[in-house]
Amino acid sequence: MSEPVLSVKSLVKTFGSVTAVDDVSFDLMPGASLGIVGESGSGKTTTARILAGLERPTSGTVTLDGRPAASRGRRARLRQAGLLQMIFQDPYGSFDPRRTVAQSVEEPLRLHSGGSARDRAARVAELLDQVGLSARAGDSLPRDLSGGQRQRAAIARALGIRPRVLVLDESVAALDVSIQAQILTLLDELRRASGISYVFVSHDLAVVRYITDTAIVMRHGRVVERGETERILRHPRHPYTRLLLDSIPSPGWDPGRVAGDRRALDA
Ligand SMILES: Nc1ncnc2c1ncn2[C@@H]1O[C@H](COP(=O)(O)OP(=O)(O)OP(=O)(O)O)[C@@H](O)[C@H]1O
Repeated sequence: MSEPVLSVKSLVKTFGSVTAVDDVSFDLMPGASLGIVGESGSGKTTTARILAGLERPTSGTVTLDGRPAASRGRRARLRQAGLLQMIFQDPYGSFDPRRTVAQSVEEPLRLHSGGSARDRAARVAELLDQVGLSARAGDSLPRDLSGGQRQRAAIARALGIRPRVLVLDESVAALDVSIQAQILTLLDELRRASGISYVFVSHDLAVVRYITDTAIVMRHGRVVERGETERILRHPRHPYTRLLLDSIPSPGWDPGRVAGDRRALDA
């Protein structure tokens, strides 16, 4: 039995009087994909940001590849970034607008693996090809790419240093549905080919169904349900999960009933 690549125990994060994350625990096995679902404000993003070392937990632990994740110290951060990379909803802000996509994809290779300029150029070409971007797209500036192409570029940049875990925070939410499908298919193929693990944060249950094996459902910072994604979506046990499912418009959808159920749950 292999060890989890990522283990989160009793994570708590408070902002003043708001408890954004309240006693969250989960394990992620190598090659697995875990969904974190819940509505806006349920604590998904804060959890993801803690995993990536962008936020320090108030209490609790994150263990990455058998060692405590650290947010202090350049070496510790570099090690952590080498193991876990994060992809945001729109990576536009994290690309240098004056650099070509290829230069941005190369940057982490320079930081983490060194090697000659020629080796790096070869790796960049390989990465762009892996995510379905042409050499021409590589020579473009981020602003000249479509949202879907930019997300492909972000994936290429994140994969360059061969991390064990990718944390994706609403990474397809801003894309058109057909482009969403392409990116999800790409992510699925990459996982199968490389054995990388995903933590996939999304409010969209259809997306989570496609891309994850297991999921946790968060509400007000707490995990209210966990298990296999398919089971959760077919046979939700917690009233909040049922409410999330009932909130998706479908034939016979009754928004009045959903609103009533929510009032009962909040009471
Ligand atoms: N930096 C911060 N300062 C103060 N409160 C914060 C901060 N970040 C998050 N919060 C609060 O923590 C709670 C959880 O927010 P979080 O963004 O993690 O939820 P979410 O489920 O990811 O929602 P969304 O999808 O809207 O980002 C919210 O009440 C939010 O207002």
